Amino acid sequence: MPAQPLIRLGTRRSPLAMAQAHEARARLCAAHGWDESAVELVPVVASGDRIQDRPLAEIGGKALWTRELDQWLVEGRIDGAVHSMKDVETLRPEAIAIAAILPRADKADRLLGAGSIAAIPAGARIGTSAPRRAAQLLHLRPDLTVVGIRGNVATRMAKLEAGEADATFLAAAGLDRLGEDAVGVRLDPEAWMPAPAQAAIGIECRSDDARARDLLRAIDDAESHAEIAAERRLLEGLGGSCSSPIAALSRTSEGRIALSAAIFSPDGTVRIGDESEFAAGDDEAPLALARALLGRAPSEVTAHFGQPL
Ligand SMILES: NCc1[nH]cc(CCC(=O)O)c1CC(=O)O
Repeated sequence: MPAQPLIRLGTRRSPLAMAQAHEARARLCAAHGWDESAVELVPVVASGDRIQDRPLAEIGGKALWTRELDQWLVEGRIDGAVHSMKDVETLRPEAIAIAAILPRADKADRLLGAGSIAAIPAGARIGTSAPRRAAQLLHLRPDLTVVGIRGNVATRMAKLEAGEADATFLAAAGLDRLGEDAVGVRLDPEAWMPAPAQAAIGIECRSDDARARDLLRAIDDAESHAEIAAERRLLEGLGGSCSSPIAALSRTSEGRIALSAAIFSPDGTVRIGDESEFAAGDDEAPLALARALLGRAPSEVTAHFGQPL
Protein backbone atom coordinates (compact mmCIF):
# COMPACT_ATOMS: atom_id res chain seq x y z
CA MET A 1 0.00 0.00 0.00
CA PRO A 2 1.55 3.35 -0.97
CA ALA A 3 2.18 5.77 1.91
CA GLN A 4 1.34 8.63 -0.43
CA PRO A 5 -1.37 8.63 -3.08
CA LEU A 6 0.06 8.14 -6.56
CA ILE A 7 -2.51 10.47 -8.10
CA ARG A 8 -4.96 13.04 -6.71
CA LEU A 9 -8.26 13.39 -8.58
CA GLY A 10 -10.43 16.44 -8.01
CA THR A 11 -14.18 16.15 -8.31
CA ARG A 12 -17.30 18.17 -7.62
CA ARG A 13 -19.11 17.16 -4.45
CA SER A 14 -22.56 16.26 -5.78
CA PRO A 15 -23.55 12.61 -5.31
CA LEU A 16 -23.37 12.06 -9.11
CA ALA A 17 -19.92 13.66 -9.34
CA MET A 18 -18.70 11.54 -6.41
CA ALA A 19 -20.08 8.35 -8.02
CA GLN A 20 -18.22 9.25 -11.23
CA ALA A 21 -15.00 9.93 -9.31
CA HIS A 22 -15.34 6.53 -7.60
CA GLU A 23 -15.74 4.92 -11.01
CA ALA A 24 -12.59 6.67 -12.26
CA ARG A 25 -10.68 5.52 -9.17
CA ALA A 26 -11.89 1.92 -9.53
CA ARG A 27 -10.82 1.82 -13.19
CA LEU A 28 -7.40 3.32 -12.43
CA CYS A 29 -6.78 0.83 -9.64
CA ALA A 30 -7.88 -2.09 -11.82
CA ALA A 31 -5.71 -0.94 -14.74
CA HIS A 32 -2.57 -0.47 -12.63
CA GLY A 33 -3.08 -3.18 -10.01
CA TRP A 34 -3.26 -0.56 -7.24
CA ASP A 35 -5.27 -0.61 -4.07
CA GLU A 36 -7.70 2.26 -3.42
CA SER A 37 -5.30 4.33 -1.34
CA ALA A 38 -3.23 4.98 -4.48
CA VAL A 39 -5.92 7.38 -5.75
CA GLU A 40 -6.93 10.27 -3.51
CA LEU A 41 -10.30 11.81 -4.31
CA VAL A 42 -10.39 15.53 -3.58
CA PRO A 43 -13.92 17.01 -3.44
CA VAL A 44 -14.04 20.68 -4.48
CA VAL A 45 -17.09 22.97 -4.34
CA ALA A 46 -17.95 24.34 -7.79
CA SER A 47 -19.69 27.69 -8.27
CA GLY A 48 -22.29 25.89 -10.37
CA ASP A 49 -23.31 23.94 -7.28
CA ARG A 50 -23.33 27.01 -5.02
CA ILE A 51 -25.75 29.00 -7.18
CA GLN A 52 -28.92 26.94 -7.51
CA ASP A 53 -31.69 29.46 -8.01
CA ARG A 54 -31.03 30.73 -11.54
CA PRO A 55 -30.56 29.09 -14.96
CA LEU A 56 -26.97 28.14 -15.78
CA ALA A 57 -26.96 30.19 -18.98
CA GLU A 58 -27.76 33.30 -16.92
CA ILE A 59 -25.12 32.87 -14.23
CA GLY A 60 -22.09 32.14 -16.43
CA GLY A 61 -22.59 28.88 -18.29
CA LYS A 62 -20.66 25.65 -18.19
CA ALA A 63 -17.49 27.36 -16.93
CA LEU A 64 -19.11 27.38 -13.50
CA TRP A 65 -18.73 23.59 -13.33
CA THR A 66 -14.99 23.62 -14.02
CA ARG A 67 -13.63 26.96 -12.74
CA GLU A 68 -12.50 25.80 -9.29
CA LEU A 69 -11.22 22.41 -10.50
CA ASP A 70 -9.30 24.09 -13.34
CA GLN A 71 -7.62 26.34 -10.80
CA TRP A 72 -6.74 23.49 -8.43
CA LEU A 73 -5.30 21.57 -11.39
CA VAL A 74 -3.20 24.44 -12.70
CA GLU A 75 -1.94 25.21 -9.18
CA GLY A 76 -0.83 21.58 -8.78
CA ARG A 77 -3.13 20.86 -5.84
CA ILE A 78 -4.64 17.93 -7.81
CA ASP A 79 -3.23 15.89 -10.73
CA GLY A 80 -6.52 15.19 -12.50
CA ALA A 81 -10.12 16.42 -12.54
CA VAL A 82 -13.10 14.15 -13.19
CA HIS A 83 -15.95 15.67 -15.19
CA SER A 84 -19.23 14.86 -16.92
CA MET A 85 -18.06 15.78 -20.42
CA LYS A 86 -21.52 17.19 -21.17
CA ASP A 87 -20.76 19.95 -18.65
CA VAL A 88 -17.29 20.87 -19.93
CA GLU A 89 -16.96 24.00 -22.10
CA THR A 90 -15.91 23.38 -25.69
CA LEU A 91 -12.93 25.70 -25.52
CA ARG A 92 -10.52 24.71 -22.75
CA PRO A 93 -7.36 26.42 -21.47
CA GLU A 94 -4.12 25.40 -23.26
CA ALA A 95 -2.72 24.27 -19.92
CA ILE A 96 -5.41 21.60 -19.52
CA ALA A 97 -5.79 18.41 -21.59
CA ILE A 98 -8.44 15.69 -21.77
CA ALA A 99 -6.34 12.68 -20.75
CA ALA A 100 -9.00 9.96 -20.63
CA ILE A 101 -12.61 9.29 -21.56
CA LEU A 102 -14.11 6.29 -19.74
CA PRO A 103 -16.26 3.79 -21.68
CA ARG A 104 -19.46 5.63 -22.42
CA ALA A 105 -22.66 4.72 -20.55
CA ASP A 106 -26.27 4.80 -21.80
CA LYS A 107 -26.63 7.95 -23.92
CA ALA A 108 -30.42 8.12 -23.56
CA ASP A 109 -32.54 10.58 -21.60
CA ARG A 110 -35.26 9.24 -19.33
CA LEU A 111 -38.69 10.77 -18.88
CA LEU A 112 -40.03 10.87 -15.32
CA GLY A 113 -43.70 11.47 -14.59
CA ALA A 114 -45.24 10.10 -17.81
CA GLY A 115 -45.06 6.87 -19.80
CA SER A 116 -44.03 8.53 -23.08
CA ILE A 117 -43.83 11.99 -24.66
CA ALA A 118 -47.18 11.34 -26.39
CA ALA A 119 -48.82 10.30 -23.10
CA ILE A 120 -48.05 13.58 -21.29
CA PRO A 121 -51.45 15.19 -20.58
CA ALA A 122 -52.24 18.29 -22.69
CA GLY A 123 -51.15 21.51 -21.02
CA ALA A 124 -48.89 19.80 -18.46
CA ARG A 125 -45.88 21.62 -16.97
CA ILE A 126 -42.57 19.96 -17.76
CA GLY A 127 -39.55 20.84 -15.64
CA THR A 128 -36.25 21.35 -17.46
CA SER A 129 -33.61 24.07 -17.56
CA ALA A 130 -31.88 22.53 -20.57
CA PRO A 131 -32.56 24.51 -23.79
CA ARG A 132 -32.17 21.29 -25.80
CA ARG A 133 -34.76 19.35 -23.82
CA ALA A 134 -37.18 22.30 -23.84
CA ALA A 135 -36.90 22.85 -27.61
CA GLN A 136 -37.06 19.14 -28.45
CA LEU A 137 -40.16 18.74 -26.30
CA LEU A 138 -41.95 21.82 -27.65
CA HIS A 139 -41.12 20.73 -31.19
CA LEU A 140 -43.11 17.52 -30.55
CA ARG A 141 -45.65 18.92 -28.08
CA PRO A 142 -46.21 22.67 -28.53
CA ASP A 143 -49.18 22.41 -26.15
CA LEU A 144 -46.93 21.78 -23.13
CA THR A 145 -45.46 24.38 -20.78
CA VAL A 146 -41.78 24.25 -19.85
CA VAL A 147 -40.84 25.38 -16.35
CA GLY A 148 -37.27 25.82 -15.10
CA ILE A 149 -35.96 23.23 -12.67
CA ARG A 150 -32.39 23.06 -11.38
CA GLY A 151 -30.41 21.17 -8.81
CA ASN A 152 -28.75 17.81 -8.64
CA VAL A 153 -30.52 14.59 -9.61
CA ALA A 154 -32.06 13.96 -6.16
CA THR A 155 -33.24 17.58 -5.89
CA ARG A 156 -34.94 17.40 -9.26
CA MET A 157 -36.63 14.13 -8.40
CA ALA A 158 -37.84 15.70 -5.12
CA LYS A 159 -39.16 18.78 -6.95
CA LEU A 160 -41.11 16.52 -9.28
CA GLU A 161 -42.48 14.61 -6.29
CA ALA A 162 -43.48 17.92 -4.66
CA GLY A 163 -45.49 18.88 -7.74
CA GLU A 164 -43.27 21.69 -9.04
CA ALA A 165 -43.62 20.01 -12.44
CA ASP A 166 -45.75 17.19 -13.86
CA ALA A 167 -42.82 15.50 -15.61
CA THR A 168 -39.11 15.99 -16.14
CA PHE A 169 -36.09 14.56 -17.97
CA LEU A 170 -32.90 13.14 -16.55
CA ALA A 171 -29.94 11.49 -18.22
CA ALA A 172 -30.06 7.68 -17.97
CA ALA A 173 -26.30 7.66 -17.33
CA GLY A 174 -26.63 9.83 -14.23
CA LEU A 175 -29.57 7.87 -12.84
CA ASP A 176 -27.79 4.56 -13.45
CA ARG A 177 -24.61 5.77 -11.74
CA LEU A 178 -26.69 6.72 -8.70
CA GLY A 179 -28.33 3.30 -8.60
CA GLU A 180 -31.66 4.77 -9.77
CA ASP A 181 -31.90 2.38 -12.69
CA ALA A 182 -35.65 1.77 -12.31
CA VAL A 183 -36.61 5.45 -12.42
CA GLY A 184 -38.49 6.85 -15.43
CA VAL A 185 -38.88 5.52 -18.96
CA ARG A 186 -35.97 5.42 -21.39
CA LEU A 187 -36.44 7.55 -24.51
CA ASP A 188 -34.99 5.93 -27.64
CA PRO A 189 -31.91 8.07 -28.42
CA GLU A 190 -32.53 7.74 -32.17
CA ALA A 191 -35.88 9.49 -31.75
CA TRP A 192 -34.98 11.74 -28.81
CA MET A 193 -31.33 12.60 -29.25
CA PRO A 194 -29.20 13.34 -26.20
CA ALA A 195 -26.91 16.31 -25.59
CA PRO A 196 -23.47 16.29 -27.19
CA ALA A 197 -21.05 14.38 -24.90
CA GLN A 198 -23.83 12.99 -22.68
CA ALA A 199 -22.98 9.85 -20.71
CA ALA A 200 -19.20 10.33 -20.88
CA ILE A 201 -16.92 10.74 -17.88
CA GLY A 202 -13.68 12.53 -18.75
CA ILE A 203 -10.52 13.09 -16.76
CA GLU A 204 -8.41 16.14 -17.44
CA CYS A 205 -4.85 16.81 -16.33
CA ARG A 206 -2.23 19.50 -16.86
CA SER A 207 -1.08 19.42 -20.50
CA ASP A 208 2.58 19.31 -19.42
CA ASP A 209 2.14 16.56 -16.81
CA ALA A 210 3.52 13.55 -18.70
CA ARG A 211 3.26 11.32 -15.65
CA ALA A 212 -0.47 11.94 -15.11
CA ARG A 213 -1.11 11.61 -18.84
CA ASP A 214 0.59 8.19 -18.87
CA LEU A 215 -1.29 6.96 -15.80
CA LEU A 216 -4.63 8.15 -17.18
CA ARG A 217 -4.05 6.82 -20.70
CA ALA A 218 -4.48 3.31 -19.26
CA ILE A 219 -8.19 3.93 -18.64
CA ASP A 220 -8.93 5.81 -21.86
CA ASP A 221 -11.55 4.18 -24.09
CA ALA A 222 -10.53 4.96 -27.66
CA GLU A 223 -14.01 4.60 -29.15
CA SER A 224 -15.70 6.78 -26.52
CA HIS A 225 -12.86 9.29 -26.80
CA ALA A 226 -13.32 9.58 -30.57
CA GLU A 227 -17.08 10.08 -30.20
CA ILE A 228 -16.58 12.81 -27.60
CA ALA A 229 -13.94 14.50 -29.77
CA ALA A 230 -16.37 14.48 -32.72
CA GLU A 231 -19.30 15.78 -30.68
CA ARG A 232 -17.17 18.50 -29.10
CA ARG A 233 -15.85 19.44 -32.54
CA LEU A 234 -19.46 19.74 -33.73
CA LEU A 235 -20.15 22.10 -30.79
CA GLU A 236 -17.07 24.10 -31.72
CA GLY A 237 -18.26 24.34 -35.32
CA LEU A 238 -21.68 25.48 -34.18
CA GLY A 239 -20.38 28.00 -31.66
CA GLY A 240 -22.68 26.16 -29.26
CA SER A 241 -22.96 27.07 -25.58
CA CYS A 242 -25.23 25.97 -22.73
CA SER A 243 -27.92 28.29 -24.13
CA SER A 244 -27.89 26.68 -27.61
CA PRO A 245 -30.47 23.95 -28.22
CA ILE A 246 -28.32 21.20 -29.76
CA ALA A 247 -28.95 17.46 -29.85
CA ALA A 248 -26.44 14.93 -31.18
CA LEU A 249 -25.97 11.19 -31.35
CA SER A 250 -22.88 9.23 -32.38
CA ARG A 251 -22.82 5.54 -33.17
CA THR A 252 -19.49 3.89 -33.81
CA SER A 253 -18.89 0.77 -35.82
CA GLU A 254 -15.57 -0.57 -37.13
CA GLY A 255 -13.76 2.70 -36.64
CA ARG A 256 -16.40 4.83 -38.32
CA ILE A 257 -18.69 7.30 -36.59
CA ALA A 258 -22.21 8.09 -37.78
CA LEU A 259 -23.04 11.46 -36.21
CA SER A 260 -26.60 12.82 -36.28
CA ALA A 261 -27.30 16.30 -35.02
CA ALA A 262 -30.14 18.78 -34.77
CA ILE A 263 -30.34 22.43 -33.81
CA PHE A 264 -33.56 24.15 -32.76
CA SER A 265 -35.11 27.50 -32.06
CA PRO A 266 -35.65 27.71 -28.27
CA ASP A 267 -39.44 27.48 -28.69
CA GLY A 268 -39.09 24.32 -30.79
CA THR A 269 -40.84 25.70 -33.86
CA VAL A 270 -37.71 25.27 -36.00
CA ARG A 271 -35.70 22.04 -36.13
CA ILE A 272 -32.77 21.62 -38.52
CA GLY A 273 -31.31 18.11 -38.62
CA ASP A 274 -28.56 16.43 -40.60
CA GLU A 275 -26.04 13.60 -40.32
CA SER A 276 -22.60 12.62 -41.44
CA GLU A 277 -20.44 9.50 -41.45
CA PHE A 278 -16.66 9.63 -41.13
CA ALA A 279 -13.59 7.86 -39.79
CA ALA A 280 -13.03 8.14 -36.03
CA GLY A 281 -10.46 10.90 -35.48
CA ASP A 282 -11.63 12.98 -38.46
CA ASP A 283 -11.49 16.57 -37.21
CA GLU A 284 -13.01 18.20 -40.28
CA ALA A 285 -16.20 16.20 -40.86
CA PRO A 286 -17.96 17.36 -37.67
CA LEU A 287 -17.14 20.97 -38.61
CA ALA A 288 -18.60 20.42 -42.07
CA LEU A 289 -21.75 19.02 -40.44
CA ALA A 290 -21.95 22.11 -38.22
CA ARG A 291 -21.63 24.39 -41.26
CA ALA A 292 -24.31 22.46 -43.13
CA LEU A 293 -26.70 22.86 -40.18
CA LEU A 294 -25.98 26.56 -39.66
CA GLY A 295 -26.26 27.16 -43.40
CA ARG A 296 -29.89 26.06 -43.31
CA ALA A 297 -30.77 27.72 -40.01
CA PRO A 298 -32.90 30.88 -39.82
CA SER A 299 -32.03 33.71 -37.44
CA GLU A 300 -34.39 32.39 -34.71
CA VAL A 301 -31.94 29.50 -34.44
CA THR A 302 -28.56 31.16 -35.08
CA ALA A 303 -29.32 33.93 -32.55
CA HIS A 304 -28.66 31.37 -29.80
CA PHE A 305 -25.29 30.28 -31.16
CA GLY A 306 -21.96 32.01 -30.64
CA GLN A 307 -19.06 32.50 -32.99
CA PRO A 308 -18.75 29.34 -35.10
CA LEU A 309 -15.28 28.06 -35.93
N1 LIG B 1 -26.49 18.86 -16.62
C1 LIG B 1 -26.16 18.06 -15.46
C2 LIG B 1 -25.66 16.72 -15.86
N2 LIG B 1 -24.43 16.57 -16.37
C3 LIG B 1 -24.26 15.25 -16.66
C4 LIG B 1 -25.42 14.58 -16.31
C5 LIG B 1 -25.66 13.15 -16.46
C6 LIG B 1 -24.47 12.27 -16.65
C7 LIG B 1 -23.85 12.32 -18.02
O1 LIG B 1 -24.43 12.80 -19.01
O2 LIG B 1 -22.70 11.83 -18.11
C8 LIG B 1 -26.30 15.51 -15.78
C9 LIG B 1 -27.65 15.27 -15.25
C10 LIG B 1 -28.74 15.16 -16.28
O3 LIG B 1 -28.68 15.74 -17.37
O4 LIG B 1 -29.73 14.47 -15.98
